Amino acid sequence: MQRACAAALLRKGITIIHNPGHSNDDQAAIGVVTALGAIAEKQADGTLRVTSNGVQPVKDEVNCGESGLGIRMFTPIISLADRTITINGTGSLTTRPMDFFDTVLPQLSVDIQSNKGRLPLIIKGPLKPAPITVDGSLSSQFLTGLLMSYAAAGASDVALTVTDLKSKPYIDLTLKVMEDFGWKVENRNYGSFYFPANASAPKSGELEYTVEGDWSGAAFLLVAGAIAGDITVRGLDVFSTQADRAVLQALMSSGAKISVQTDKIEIGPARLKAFHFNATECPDLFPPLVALAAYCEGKTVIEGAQRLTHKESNRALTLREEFGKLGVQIDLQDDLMIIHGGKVLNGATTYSHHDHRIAMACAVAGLKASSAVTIEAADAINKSYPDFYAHLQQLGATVSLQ
Ligand SMILES: O=C(O)C1=C[C@@H](OP(=O)(O)O)[C@@H](O)[C@H](O)C1
Ligand SMILES: C=C(OP(=O)(O)O)C(=O)O
Repeated sequence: MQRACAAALLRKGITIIHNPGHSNDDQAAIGVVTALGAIAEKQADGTLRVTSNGVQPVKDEVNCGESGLGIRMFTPIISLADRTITINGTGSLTTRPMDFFDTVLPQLSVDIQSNKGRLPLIIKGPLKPAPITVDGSLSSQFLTGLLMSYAAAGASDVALTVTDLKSKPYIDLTLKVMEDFGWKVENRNYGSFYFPANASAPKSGELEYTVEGDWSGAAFLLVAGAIAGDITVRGLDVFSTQADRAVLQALMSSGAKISVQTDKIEIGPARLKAFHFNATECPDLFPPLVALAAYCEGKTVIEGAQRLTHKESNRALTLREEFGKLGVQIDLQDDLMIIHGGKVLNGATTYSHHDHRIAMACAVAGLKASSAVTIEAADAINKSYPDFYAHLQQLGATVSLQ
């Protein structure tokens, strides 16, 4: 949804976005494109109609809410404008690292002033695409922004080189959205991205785009099904490029009873056993998979724990702390997270640390705990999945919101 908003801003014309999200991150993206000159109107049929003539800011300050993707994708896009703009955010975003931009944007003719690598950022473009090398090891989100801004700036016969890229499927998703909107970029084995000479700009006029169902949110429902099902989840594209589709592999390795069809996934409990999974490329799966592993007999090992340090919370530590309250031992050894599963979970009062995925993981873990699980700062879910508790209730869970 956030990528679709950015692409609809960059493309000149009208874009009708079907199945638009309404989470806080989605609303922040709509706010950003509006500040950058697009008109975004919710239609009676539920679609979002975006009318844009490219990046033409109508404000001097843009707020990305709490979205890491939002700020890292939109900063290079905002840099396309020939105007000084302050970029800000809220909550955990104010402490997440943005120093990538301090080193990269000046190489693209953009002036930047940051608060020692944190927000706010004050930038002045216009960005000029150049054949530079960037570090992809902290986050793929910066590259998503550069790819979109290079394309919109008409990059021609230029390669953007990336070292040690992580979260690669998120770049596949970016390239897929760009292709759907009419921009061509050649992915050279995730080491460089080539913008061909004389590539045609996207066609103007009206374009219809449908936002896929979100595998990252759905992963919690699927795990809920494996722990306490049987349930059916619809609305997911089983051929999606989304990183978190990989939750299916982990569920299968755990022995969950699962049937994957093109229009629905049916999932229910079975004897769950510990599994091994590498989440380096899909770090958002850690929280739901920890909830799953808590119910799996034996020691589950998940690789990629170091990817979690700079998320909405330091997620390896927050998972260990909050699942500890439920009686689940988690060990952290370098890049490995080891979850000792299979014992009955006890009820307890947990704390989301204002991290949406920690709140959802605790809620799912509570489904078969010996007594109620309370989640403090439970409204964190609004960042990505405001209907999450309603969906759990719809599936039969008792959820009371205070
Ligand atoms: O591009 C995206 O939409 C995202 C990329 C991932 O971040 P990193 O690339 O920082 O791992 C993911 O964890 C984040 O929730 C969303
Ligand atoms: C949506 C998420 O993150 P970000 O703020 O990095 O976009 C997430 O980590 O689940």
